[in-house]
Amino acid sequence: MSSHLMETPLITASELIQSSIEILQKQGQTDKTALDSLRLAQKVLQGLDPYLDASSTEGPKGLKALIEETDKHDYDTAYKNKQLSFPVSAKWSAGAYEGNFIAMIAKAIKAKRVLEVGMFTGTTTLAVADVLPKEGGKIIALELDAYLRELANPFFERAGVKERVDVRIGKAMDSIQEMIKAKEDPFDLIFIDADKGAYQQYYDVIMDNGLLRKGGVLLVDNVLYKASPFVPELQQATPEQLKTAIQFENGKALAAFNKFVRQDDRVDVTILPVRDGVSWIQYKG
Ligand SMILES: C[S@@+](CC[C@H](N)C(=O)[O-])C[C@H]1O[C@@H](n2cnc3c(N)ncnc32)[C@H](O)[C@@H]1O
Repeated sequence: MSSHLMETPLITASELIQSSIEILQKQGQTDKTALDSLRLAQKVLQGLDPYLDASSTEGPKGLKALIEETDKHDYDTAYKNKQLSFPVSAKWSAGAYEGNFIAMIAKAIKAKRVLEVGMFTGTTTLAVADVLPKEGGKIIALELDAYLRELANPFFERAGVKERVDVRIGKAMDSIQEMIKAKEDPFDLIFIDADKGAYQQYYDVIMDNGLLRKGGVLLVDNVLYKASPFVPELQQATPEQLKTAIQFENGKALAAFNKFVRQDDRVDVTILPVRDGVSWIQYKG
């Protein structure tokens, strides 16, 4: 997905600056130096992600077509027909930049077994599957709605990765419990990117049941949720200040989650300011 669709701390800051420019202009303020500085600051904030996209690997064969479909797909009709559980937005996709970033980590740690919690249209799934070994490589992707698996499957097939992708439909927590019951092998890499309010539960069930192998990597998306975990005042922002509504419950849950992981002796953690924030959590040992 193209970066203009993303919602990130940078976009939050950019919207606040835009709002200031509009207020100053309405008041007839004409201080060119001040307005030019604000516009430059906005260019910095808006320009970074497109620059990162343009300067980074495009990804495997077939990813572009899936991203184009993700961007233009008619999710509203599927939601009206009850094929989707939520009103879905193309913004949910991690896009090429982040998908490739995760795939490069999978490749660097020579991951064979990968778990993705929350697949959406499968752009990250496809990018990761592409770098997994042909012998024994597997990404298990958990997703609520079968509709999304049907959307993604032809693209997995065309990209030549279908045999390395196993999409399991239903509540992610139920699928995880089934894996534990079936004593499935632990994962080398896990990417959590589903319902933000349940991150702590996913983390606990993964870490307490040996789903991540020792030395394995857990990546968690949206840990800087539009800046709300570290700028609680955003809860009070008006629609004029911020065009994008921030679900503050998610911000609070992620602030608590980040704090918890930081003090968990079982892991090392670094939060990377990639898009909406990605935690790189490494299981010690
Ligand atoms: C942000 S999107 C995932 C994006 C995807 N990982 C990517 O890299 O493009 C979150 C997905 O999680 C799914 N989801 C939300 N709650 C879920 C749950 N309880 N169980 C399984 N999937 C869930 C949603 O349907 C949605 O497709």
